[in-house]
Amino acid sequence: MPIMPRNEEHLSPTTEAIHQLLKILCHDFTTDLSSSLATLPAHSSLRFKINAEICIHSPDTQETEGAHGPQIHLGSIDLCQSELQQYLRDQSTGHVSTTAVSNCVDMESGRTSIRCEDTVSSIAQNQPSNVGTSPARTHVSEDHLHDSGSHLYKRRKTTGGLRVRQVSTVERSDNYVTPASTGSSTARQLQTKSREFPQRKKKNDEGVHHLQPSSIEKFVAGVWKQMFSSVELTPVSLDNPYDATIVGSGCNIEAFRAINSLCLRVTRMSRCSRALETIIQAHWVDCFEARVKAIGVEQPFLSNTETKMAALREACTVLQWSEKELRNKLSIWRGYKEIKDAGGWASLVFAGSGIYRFCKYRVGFGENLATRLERLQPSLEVAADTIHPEWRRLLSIIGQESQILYPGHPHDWVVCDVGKPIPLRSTYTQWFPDFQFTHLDDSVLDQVEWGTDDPRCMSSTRATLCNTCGHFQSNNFSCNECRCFPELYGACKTPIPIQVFRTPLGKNNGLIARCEFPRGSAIGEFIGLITKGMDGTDVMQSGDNEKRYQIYQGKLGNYTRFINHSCAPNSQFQKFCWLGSERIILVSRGVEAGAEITVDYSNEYWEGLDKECLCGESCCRYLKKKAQPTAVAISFR
Ligand SMILES: C[S@@+](CC[C@H](N)C(=O)[O-])C[C@H]1O[C@@H](n2cnc3c(N)ncnc32)[C@H](O)[C@@H]1O
Repeated sequence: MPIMPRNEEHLSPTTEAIHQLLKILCHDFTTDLSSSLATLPAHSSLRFKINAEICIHSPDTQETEGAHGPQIHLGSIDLCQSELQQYLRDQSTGHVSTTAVSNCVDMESGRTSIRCEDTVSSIAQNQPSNVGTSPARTHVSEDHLHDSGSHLYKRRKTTGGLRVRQVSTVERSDNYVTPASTGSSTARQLQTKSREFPQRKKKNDEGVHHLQPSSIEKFVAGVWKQMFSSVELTPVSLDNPYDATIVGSGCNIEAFRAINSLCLRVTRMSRCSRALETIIQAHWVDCFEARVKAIGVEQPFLSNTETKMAALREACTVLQWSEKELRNKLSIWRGYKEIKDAGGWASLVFAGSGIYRFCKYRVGFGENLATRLERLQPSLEVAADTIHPEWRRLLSIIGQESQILYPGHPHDWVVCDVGKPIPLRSTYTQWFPDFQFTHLDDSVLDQVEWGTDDPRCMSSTRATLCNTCGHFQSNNFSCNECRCFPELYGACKTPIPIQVFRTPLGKNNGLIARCEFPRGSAIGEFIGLITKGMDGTDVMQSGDNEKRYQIYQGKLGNYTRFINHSCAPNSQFQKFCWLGSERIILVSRGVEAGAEITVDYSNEYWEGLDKECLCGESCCRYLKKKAQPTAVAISFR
């Protein structure tokens, strides 16, 4: 919103102060910038940061001096384009290149712009910056900087935690790290895009008809969702009852915390009871059918219907329901049993609350459901055993407790479309007989190469303002205001819904999405050994000209190690800064549940690989290479 008052004569003191502040911000500092830049050598990653500082004003002088207060980061401009740098240098020497001007104006959506983060607009509106909302940025375009009388502040529309920039091919090639620029020619290097986040899809649904997921899809999605949630299946008691007296007249923070923790306990309790209820009811159907058979043997003169009615009557005397009521319930409980028979107990334990409606209306029930669940059963058990090892204990209530089949880490098992899951290590022993993979939650520093100097640290201080949204970052999620990638940083974490799977096309293992990853959401951080100087092996190359580093994942890291290439990928690697440390994030471009997650490894990677691409896309760029007997040639140190 424009906030420069037009009529300067009737300004309130507050508005006048704001007006002064804006005038300072409108100052044309291109001359200062140009001459400063002229003293520096050309560099591919220069950035002009605009900070403001609150100083303690001495009453004796007009100038500020003495103690310095906190700094506010107002924004920054990328000077990484060589044309822009040249243009500014030319300015300081009085030489103006018209091509450079047009280039630099064209670079970002038609304009090169300076970002003034929320801080500015918040000060201007005399209100605190948005906490907990999506970041909004005010952009001041370069041509407006030369025109201090114009309305300067245009708020860009934001669609979520991330804002995508249109990046020109010139900028993109600067951000890409090529083997030549790193001095290494043989390492096969994965690439990141440094600031080009995939934009969340705009919703424009008017008049558009979408196919809705079928009830089977919804049911299966609900099971996976619960599986990868923080659901607790050990019965919770309410020993520590809620102290209603602390609420007082209003809901202060303590009272609010108390009701939140009560709510959490009750929700956990009810989820656990819901799981128990469905498994007991499915088991009841098994027992009922066995009882019908037994009555048939005891009283062979009864018809089938009569034996069933006899068993129902026996049940009703204990349950204290009418026969009609029990028959109605029985039809739903039969649904639970069918799901259990096809998908195993895990599919029932982790079914969401939608299971009741699904079994009541039975839309999509039948062979399709049974085939689908039978194929999913082993994958569901891998997730249940590794993420919720306590789940099988629930079955002891109905005498069905069993041993954990898939112990260990969720990614120690490779799930298959047909057949049982196989141990991860066995999928590599043909190349590496003693293969072991160490699962890491955080990258580890190769101290032989780096000592204690983590090359990912972008400054000596742990910067706490997000480079992307400008909001405050903290590992303590009650203080964190940065809403970029909450799946990974500064929020409650739940397991990421992916599994390592056996690819059908000969690429060995790959990553399968168990739930949808909307465009722009994080799938994971690229975790591994932070090292340097590795050759002839797969590494992620990162850092800048001053500090190049590699992330090696061959035998240690996380699931991003298993992501395959596609010439039409559904995700990409992206740089992001968390608490002053550079991270590489796998960001979704829109991944559907059940799809293989893929990235584009880049030309640089494929140049170092004597192999044919098996992505199977019609636009495949690496098909013509010499085919190998097997697609897997992963080399490790
Ligand atoms: C980082 S690993 C990915 C996981 C790998 N599939 C595995 O089972 O360990 C990279 C290797 O996977 C294989 N790969 C990945 N994408 C491929 C593709 N589109 N076509 C053929 N092989 C591929 C290649 O052998 C490549 O060197």
